[in-house]
Amino acid sequence: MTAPSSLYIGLMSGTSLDGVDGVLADFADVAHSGAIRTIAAGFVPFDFDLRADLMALQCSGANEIEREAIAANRIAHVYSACVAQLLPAASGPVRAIAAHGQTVRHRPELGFTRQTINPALLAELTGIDVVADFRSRDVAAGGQGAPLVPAYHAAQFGQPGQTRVVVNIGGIGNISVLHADGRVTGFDTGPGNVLMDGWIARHQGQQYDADGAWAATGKPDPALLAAMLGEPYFALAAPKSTGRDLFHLDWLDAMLARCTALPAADVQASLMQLTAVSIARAIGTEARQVDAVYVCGGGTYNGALMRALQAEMKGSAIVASTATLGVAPNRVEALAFAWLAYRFHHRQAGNLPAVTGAKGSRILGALYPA
Ligand SMILES: Nc1ncnc2c1ncn2[C@@H]1O[C@H](COP(=O)(O)OP(=O)(O)OP(=O)(O)O)[C@@H](O)[C@H]1O
Ligand SMILES: CC(=O)N[C@H]1[C@@H]2OC[C@@H](O2)[C@@H](O)[C@@H]1O[C@H](C)C(=O)O
Repeated sequence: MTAPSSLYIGLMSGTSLDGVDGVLADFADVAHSGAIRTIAAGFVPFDFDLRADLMALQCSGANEIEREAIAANRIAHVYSACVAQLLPAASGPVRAIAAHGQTVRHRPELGFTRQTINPALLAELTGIDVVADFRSRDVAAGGQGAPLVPAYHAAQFGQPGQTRVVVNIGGIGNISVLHADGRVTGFDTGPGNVLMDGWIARHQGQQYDADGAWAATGKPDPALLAAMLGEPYFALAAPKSTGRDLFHLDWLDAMLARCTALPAADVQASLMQLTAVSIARAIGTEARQVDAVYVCGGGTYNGALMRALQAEMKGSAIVASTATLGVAPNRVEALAFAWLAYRFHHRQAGNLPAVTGAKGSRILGALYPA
């Protein structure tokens, strides 16, 4: 009998709602050396209509069940297009596709989190096993269901004797603190790019602030920054996770209403500062001494934000991208879900109870056979 394939595809569409990132990776050596070989990477953007429909599904509205089901089918088609980008690089059959889906609601306090996708349709379209719904089991065990990437960060980027922090700056920010003694802690820090994206879309019709160029023309406003940092989420003890459910433009508008009118560029600069300060403070609550901070996610490509974060770390730790450790910043999350699908097949736990607050370690995901 031939051994099962060690090739996995990981697909992740995050809170930025920009599209789906995909990787094809080989896990043949992971059990021996921990090494995961990335073979190919892809990206398929969401079209304007799908993005608008997904944005609308972030809050309650009429006929939600039908709208969500239709969006789930459309996402399966976008995911399938991303698989098609990756398959030409595969040397053999792919064992499984890890399909995260699109978070449209995250309410662990109510016992659910919803990642929209139709995994059955994706299995039908690709003829490949699909592993999906990675978060529900952790929530069922009393956890937040997020963040899940700290376990992967620890496996890939941990270095005994060093305290390393991995920061993902996507729509939402999250940290994984890989302590020198082997402990792993982590949580969502709050907004990453989501508010900056929303503000520039409103004022300049752009999807994001390339390199933070617009933010760099403004000045952070101390009163607005203080009002935003007063948001109770920032003071909550971990385990904690958040999303667009809390951090959206209505939240920002409520903060602005408490301040004197500001130039739009100063608001953008304040939002960038909020991301940098909230991440640096979060790191400070977890570790007194940090050797290095490695950043991944789209925020890594925002030079002004990276400089602001380095300044907030007060020079106590170098801030570099995960590319320094061999993984491109825009591939980390998709790889993490491919890794979770690998763990699913090997009946290994995917969550870290110390991070999510679950009652125990759990195997994450559900299988939709080809
Ligand atoms: N060149 C760039 N300059 C500034 N910002 C950028 C650049 N490239 C990407 N970004 C930011 O990164 C975001 C996308 O990041 P990413 O794909 O990591 O988010 P996500 O995976 O959707 O979110 P999450 O990790 O919260 O689920 C964009 O919306 C944008 O704000
Ligand atoms: C519910 C949900 O989709 N959460 C995402 C989101 O995007 C970033 C942050 O908030 C993180 O908690 C999580 O994603 C990553 C991949 C995680 O689970 O680790």
